[in-house]
Amino acid sequence: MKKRIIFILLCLFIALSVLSSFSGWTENIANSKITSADRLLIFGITVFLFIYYIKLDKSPQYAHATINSEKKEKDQNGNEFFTKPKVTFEDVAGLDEVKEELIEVIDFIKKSEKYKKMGAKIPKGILFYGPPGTGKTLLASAVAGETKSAFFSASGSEFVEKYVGVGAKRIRTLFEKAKKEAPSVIFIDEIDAIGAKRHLDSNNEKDQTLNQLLVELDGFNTDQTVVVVGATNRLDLLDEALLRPGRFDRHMYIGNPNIKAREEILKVHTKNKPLSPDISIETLAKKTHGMSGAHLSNIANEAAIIAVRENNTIITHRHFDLAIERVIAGLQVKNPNVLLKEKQIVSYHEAGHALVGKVLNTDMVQKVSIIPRGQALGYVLQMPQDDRYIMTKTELCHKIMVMLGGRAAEELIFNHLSTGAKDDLKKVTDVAMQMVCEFGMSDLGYLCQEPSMIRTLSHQITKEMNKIIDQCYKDTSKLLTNNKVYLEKIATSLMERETLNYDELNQILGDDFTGQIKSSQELEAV
Ligand SMILES: Nc1ncnc2c1ncn2[C@@H]1O[C@H](COP(=O)(O)OP(=O)(O)OP(=O)(O)O)[C@@H](O)[C@H]1O
Ligand SMILES: [Zn+2]
Repeated sequence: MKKRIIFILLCLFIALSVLSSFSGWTENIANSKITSADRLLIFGITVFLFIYYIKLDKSPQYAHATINSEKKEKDQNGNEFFTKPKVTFEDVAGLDEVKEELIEVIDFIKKSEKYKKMGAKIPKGILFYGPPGTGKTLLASAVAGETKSAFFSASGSEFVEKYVGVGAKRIRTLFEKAKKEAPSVIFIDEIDAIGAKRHLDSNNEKDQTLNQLLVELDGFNTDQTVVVVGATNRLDLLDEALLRPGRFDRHMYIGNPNIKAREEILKVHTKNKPLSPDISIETLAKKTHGMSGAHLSNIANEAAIIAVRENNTIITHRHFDLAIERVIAGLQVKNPNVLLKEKQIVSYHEAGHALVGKVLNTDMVQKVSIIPRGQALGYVLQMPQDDRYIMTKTELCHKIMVMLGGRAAEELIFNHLSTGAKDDLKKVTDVAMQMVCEFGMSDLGYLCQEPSMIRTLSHQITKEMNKIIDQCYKDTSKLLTNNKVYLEKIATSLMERETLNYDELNQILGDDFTGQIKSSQELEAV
């Protein structure tokens, strides 16, 4: 665009220069006198425009890519490419076993001479794998922080390029810089973006990038103290070549924190926050089962924001409860436009989930609400009281029944099926699929079905999954029919109050609640 404007101006001034040199013509056309100073000015501007245009033409990308080229220049010449993190292991809560393993690597970086003398090679490739938000990036930067090394952080997707060779060149540059700044730690997040199994996704550019990474990993000599840390959520996707000894050969699983680790993470993230004295971090850790470190840091931050919004100077338990709800269920929709009829359906749907949860006593029902949050029109907050690592078939069936409670309640009361159970059904399908394909809990036997086998066995698998879900649905409907009076009570209260907490729910159900309903064992016997 800029180039075109300059070109038009240039043409105009060339024309003016030509015309002005024939002063007789211009005087006739413009009816004005042109002095030699004017002529000089026009000529000067023309020359300027000409030079400017030539310069523009020599760098055709420049006008479009100023921001990019500036950034790249900084990357190549300046020190923007790496940081010297101040994070240490003290900032990483929990993950004790992983930290213990990393201490050896840290020692190697700090006292590399000692190891070199013994002819020991630096453990160069470490692979962190596990669910998102569990502290993989944090750990890698803590390794750099502990050893005062330069920290080069990149994401695998940054190396995925359309043009063959570009990704490979970036890898080369990254390693060159890291070697120059040694001791250094290179962290490549989402390494599966470049390191995926080659036969899965054959792409010339990706293959070249991965090959370059392999070359770089093999190319270190013992003099260079460079540690490469890769992170992925999907270890199973990575190419074998990447995992071979001498490359990423140390695999460390970074999972979601258990109750003790959650407590420690919450302590780290509330360290500098004014907490009300009645806050029990232990209780908060109990309430946040299944959450990652990123969730917990988010909750601590949300609680502080809510407290500020309410003009409080300290953060209370209530603020944390609101923050947990927000992180779990999404943003509360203000003044939702829900029709009365829909409100009724949602009330019975949520009451169905809550009641089945209460009867089967799966996890503690902490709250049930019909206030829309995010995409959901209502929700039930259920929290396990302890960390669970093993579940029985009966417990999994109960979990499915709680998820089917909403749909079954709707059918029981309104005798119709609605779209409101979409997410529930998806979750139910996932659990049933795991029961059949991974846990050997169906008539298909104990064989663990690989994804490739699922295609050939899909008919039988679907049949077994249906058998499980149908039986659970029948049990759920029976349970709700037997306890319809309680279902009505909860739904009516929800219509009035919109949200019921643990105590309110117990109050509505009354003391005779456990006496009148059929227990899970009785149900199984039916
Ligand atoms: N163990 C932990 N101790 C303290 N804070 C943590 C911990 N785990 C996660 N966090 C918090 O969560 C944030 C996100 O963690 P991080 O980016 O390291 O996760 P990640 O595993 O790399 O995630 P992803 O796989 O999505 O890249 C951190 O900045 C930190 O605030
Ligand atoms: Zn539901």
